[in-house]
Amino acid sequence: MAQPILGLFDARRLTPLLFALLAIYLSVKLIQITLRTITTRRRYQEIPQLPRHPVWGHLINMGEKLNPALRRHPDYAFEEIWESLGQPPAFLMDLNPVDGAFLIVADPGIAEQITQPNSTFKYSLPKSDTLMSMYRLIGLESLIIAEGEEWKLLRRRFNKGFSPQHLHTLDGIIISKTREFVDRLKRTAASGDIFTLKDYAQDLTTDIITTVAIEKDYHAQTTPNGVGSKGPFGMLTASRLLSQLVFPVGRGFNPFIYFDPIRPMKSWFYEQVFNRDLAKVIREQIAAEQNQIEDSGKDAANGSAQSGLQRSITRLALSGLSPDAALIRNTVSQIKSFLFAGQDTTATLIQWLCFELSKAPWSPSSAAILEKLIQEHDSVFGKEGGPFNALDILGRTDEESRKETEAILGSRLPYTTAFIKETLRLHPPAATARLVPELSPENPTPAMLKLRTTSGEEKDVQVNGLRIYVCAHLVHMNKAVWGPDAPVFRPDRWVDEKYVASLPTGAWRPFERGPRNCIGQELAMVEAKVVLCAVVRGFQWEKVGYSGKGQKEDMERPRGDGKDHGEREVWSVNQVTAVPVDGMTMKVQLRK
Ligand code: HEM
Repeated sequence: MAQPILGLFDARRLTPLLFALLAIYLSVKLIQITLRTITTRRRYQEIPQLPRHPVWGHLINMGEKLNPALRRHPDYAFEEIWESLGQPPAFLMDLNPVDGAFLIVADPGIAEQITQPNSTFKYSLPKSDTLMSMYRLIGLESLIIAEGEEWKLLRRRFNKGFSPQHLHTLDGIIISKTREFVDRLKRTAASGDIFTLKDYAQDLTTDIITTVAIEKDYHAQTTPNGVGSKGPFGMLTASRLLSQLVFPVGRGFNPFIYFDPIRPMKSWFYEQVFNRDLAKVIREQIAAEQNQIEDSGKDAANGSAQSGLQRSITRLALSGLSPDAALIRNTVSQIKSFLFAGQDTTATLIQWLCFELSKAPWSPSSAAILEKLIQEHDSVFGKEGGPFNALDILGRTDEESRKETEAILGSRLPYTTAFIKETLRLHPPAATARLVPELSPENPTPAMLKLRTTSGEEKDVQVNGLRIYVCAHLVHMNKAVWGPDAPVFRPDRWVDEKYVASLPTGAWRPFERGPRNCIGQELAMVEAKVVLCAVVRGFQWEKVGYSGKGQKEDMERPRGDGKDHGEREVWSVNQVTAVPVDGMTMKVQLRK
């Protein structure tokens, strides 16, 4: 009899106790949120902004424009608001009480104040706390979110692997992986099938980044979905699903997304798969590096040459360090970060490059651009060997040819480089978000930014407590920076030296600038150049749906609610980075 009575007694006492604790927790939270909201409503009054609702701030404006039914990136909502405010250099979005206040930046001068070091922030303003939503994807010790001296140490460790000199030793890998990409496109051209370019581009960038970063070839381009590394518990499946499971910032307030209990469990599971596989690979890399050092020691003793070529970025970074559990855990974070940061962004760039090529058959200006690209490739690679000869020439392995490849990819493709830069200007896949710390004993100096205020005056405004989003999309579309043709795709602007010299510092920032700029930008640019050299003369692209044919300059932003006409230009949605909404559905043919 004693047991049930005890159980009843416990349950009777425990339930009210739990309710009381929950009530206290919720009350404290509510008070915190209310105080934060009231404080924010009093601050930042001078910063240009839409009228604020006394309770909901700018949430209602954002809610209208970011309605989850409208599948589009928050940048489009910011653009509409920026235009309605008369295109100020920066403006405020107060998303309290649900979220904090954000300064949205559309001007390169302000962007530079944020991303360059200053007397208070040695390595520029700290990254935003919103990045923590990705911690399972990139690891808690990731270079992307690390701060201060810890970040500096990591960055120094990996910089050598991403330097142009070292990357050129890996050109051969990029070229051979691009050959597989071209072969896949040739097969698709022969079949006449409609395909999703995102899948092909992602498989290519996955193969490149895993091979150059960890010397591990997952053969993403030749492995069918559902098999091996792409199987239900495979490493590539885990990496891609983790990316999809990141909390979707900027899709409006949807309680089913906020309070979804399954998402954290799934993320945890795939994180375990990902971490376990990578830890094994990193141990192998450390062993390979130690063997190579020992072998080269013997070679040196024998007087023979050392073979330092084609060492992965990780091996180079770990060389000489003692392989303890902490180093392996930390390196897992970095490799996860490179796989995430290097895969989707570069795959998105490749999709937009091909999209811009697809406009040539119906747009005279795009046809002229294509003609210039073809001329450049003909003059660098010649016509002998046919339209796909570039990879044969770039892929030659004797010493002299390798130097030639380095020179071609380094400086002998100015128009191709212009085409890539213009693509990144109009379709930047990523941007930076920072957080200005509140004033505190550790942060006693007020953080000031020179801003244009509501009265039109330029002055120093205190911005402690603000999150700052340097919106590359707005900076790159800003007519005050680029001229009246800012929204037009015009690679020729990049070969006009006078025009380029007239641009303000930091106008072009797809890889961000300052100490926290993209470590992989050289790699991304080389990948893009090799892909363009491989496809421009050989293939003709046709965008299926959202082709851009019916695009007018004064057209409204995409609605994404199923009412957009198939002939308007494809737009981006937010999947951690900005990715084309339809995965870039295409048809491809061999060019006649
Ligand atoms: C077109 C391709 C790419 C674009 C547009 C791009 C863009 C960016 C941007 C905007 C940032 C700043 C992010 C922030 O402040 O939070 C960044 C940082 C970073 N990117 Fe990239 N990226 C590209 C390719 C790559 C590649 C290929 C890799 C490496 C494998 C890479 C690795 C990183 C890392 C590790 C950081 C953090 C650097 C730090 O904070 O020190 N990215 N990238």
